[in-house]
Amino acid sequence: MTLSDRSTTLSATTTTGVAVTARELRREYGAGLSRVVALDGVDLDLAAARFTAVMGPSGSGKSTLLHCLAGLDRPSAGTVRIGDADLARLDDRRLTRLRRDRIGFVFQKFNLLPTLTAEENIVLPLAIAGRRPDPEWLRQVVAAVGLTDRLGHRPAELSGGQQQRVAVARALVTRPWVIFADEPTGNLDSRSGAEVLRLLREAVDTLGQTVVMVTHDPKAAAHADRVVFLADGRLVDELHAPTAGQVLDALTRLEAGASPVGR
Ligand SMILES: Nc1ncnc2c1ncn2[C@@H]1O[C@H](COP(=O)(O)OP(=O)(O)OP(=O)(O)O)[C@@H](O)[C@H]1O
Repeated sequence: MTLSDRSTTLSATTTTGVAVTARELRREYGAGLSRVVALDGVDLDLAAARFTAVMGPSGSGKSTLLHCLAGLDRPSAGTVRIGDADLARLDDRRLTRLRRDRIGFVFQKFNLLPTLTAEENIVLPLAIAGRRPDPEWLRQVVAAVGLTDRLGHRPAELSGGQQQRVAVARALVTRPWVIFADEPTGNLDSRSGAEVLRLLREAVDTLGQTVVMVTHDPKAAAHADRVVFLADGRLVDELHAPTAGQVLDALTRLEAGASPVGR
């Protein structure tokens, strides 16, 4: 069972084909001597219905970028647009509603509620929004992530890979404009990780889902259509449809402090 029999295409406003836009994005933490510039003027357009990976050395600003793009953190300066929403113009209540209704999240640590069953976790975003699940869509999502016979289990009764598949189903169930994934395979063995990446890839290919993923793993990034590289809070390189080897080469150059060459 796949998601491919679903004809609806998901995305933010796509007349431009762009789902998320960042302009002159800055995020500073602290002040004075302890000031850290985590993002130092990032301009980025993320295409709708594409899978984008964000990579870079430790501390380069990947998580900060993801959090600012997803409305989990407010930038110090600059703008983020998701579809036709300018996040800076939304007060906290509207921003919370946009995150709840329009954005799906997958985190490294799964972030499932331990007292709820797999099914209750999957439909939680809808329940919070006071929306009823579309039974047919729910059935397809659950089947696609391979959890049909695990719906009554609580997270502690599921493997890490199964828990992350619950989290992917929870992200898909609202048909969000964008799914943001922060190290979604970071806590998984390679087989479970590959399964989660396959699911995200399938959501992009068959639903037109937009996915943005932070990862340290070149093999994970090679599932993406585009990989953007950060160093010291700036975008410094990118690859399209890369192999894991090309991603590793680019990352190695960055970690060695070299500028990109050869493409
Ligand atoms: N809440 C915070 N307060 C102060 N500094 C912060 C805070 N969050 C992040 N930073 C700093 O901002 C910079 C970017 O951090 P960020 O977590 O975005 O990097 P990253 O590329 O995701 O790192 P990693 O790969 O190690 O997870 C780092 O120097 C970090 O120490």
